Amino acid sequence: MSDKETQTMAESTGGETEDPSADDMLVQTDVSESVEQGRRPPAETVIRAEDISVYYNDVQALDGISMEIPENRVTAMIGPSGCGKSTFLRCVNRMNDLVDAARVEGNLYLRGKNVYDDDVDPVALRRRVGMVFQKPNPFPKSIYDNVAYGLEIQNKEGDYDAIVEESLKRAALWDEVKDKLDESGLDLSGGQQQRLCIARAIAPDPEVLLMDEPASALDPIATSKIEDLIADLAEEYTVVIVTHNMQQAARISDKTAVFLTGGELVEFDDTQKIFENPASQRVEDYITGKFG
Ligand SMILES: Nc1ncnc2c1ncn2[C@@H]1O[C@H](COP(=O)(O)OP(=O)(O)OP(=O)(O)O)[C@@H](O)[C@H]1O
Repeated sequence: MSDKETQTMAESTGGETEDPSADDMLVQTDVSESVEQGRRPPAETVIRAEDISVYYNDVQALDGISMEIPENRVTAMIGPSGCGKSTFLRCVNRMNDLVDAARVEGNLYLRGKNVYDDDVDPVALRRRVGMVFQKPNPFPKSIYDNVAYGLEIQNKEGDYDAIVEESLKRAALWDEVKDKLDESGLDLSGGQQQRLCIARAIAPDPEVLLMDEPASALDPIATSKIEDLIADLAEEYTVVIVTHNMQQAARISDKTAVFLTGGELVEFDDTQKIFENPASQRVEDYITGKFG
């Protein structure tokens, strides 16, 4: 995908805010459903952020973020509106390069290679780091072409029919669309469109999947399908998800990063630990709804 198209997709994300307090009351009850925490052996680090700061002109959005994101796990980024969650996500695939006002300091390693090194091609990087946005944004093309698109522009070789089928299966959409692959992706429901966008993102077989509030525009049933899907996707990919919804973070993530105002990463730990026994009083206050 060209930078311009990537930017257009980025711009379609909108800026919805939600009342986090509504989620807070249920966080404590839902954390017990969290996925397999602590039961699997430690995972390799895929992404390592080292003292990442981001400024938009003179305004600092992230303040010295360091963290290690494990392979084949779901890592959630939570925190109040404007604390820099999306900005961090956009550091991983250098989408902030597309924002004139943005300046990134620090290092961010993908499998040991600093993605901000001069010899890294951001377009090639984005092949390895797929992204799904808040608002489903299928192209005005057929279902098949939406999924095949990422392969075509990357000149990927292979059996497109098989890759499209496999991607739609992995995105849990195949059964619903297999008989209408030539119909427009825009005619699908919102939840189906988002799964189509997930299929499109995974078709080129990225290593990392970034998801910026992928379910916030969807109804509860569609949201639940996406949540189930995210857990499955983590078997193949390293998933990093921004969410306003603390229950969702508690349900689907292995690791949680809590950002607070000023672009500070206050705590990063196993999700269960964050929700049941956070080390920081500020994190406890946030997740119990004392502020947000
Ligand atoms: N393109 C931009 N130009 C200028 N400032 C920006 C830009 N994008 C984000 N910011 C600012 O950077 C800060 C962090 O924004 P960011 O979108 O990363 O936060 P967030 O935690 O993801 O917020 P939300 O939960 O509301 O999506 C905010 O103060 C925001 O206004």
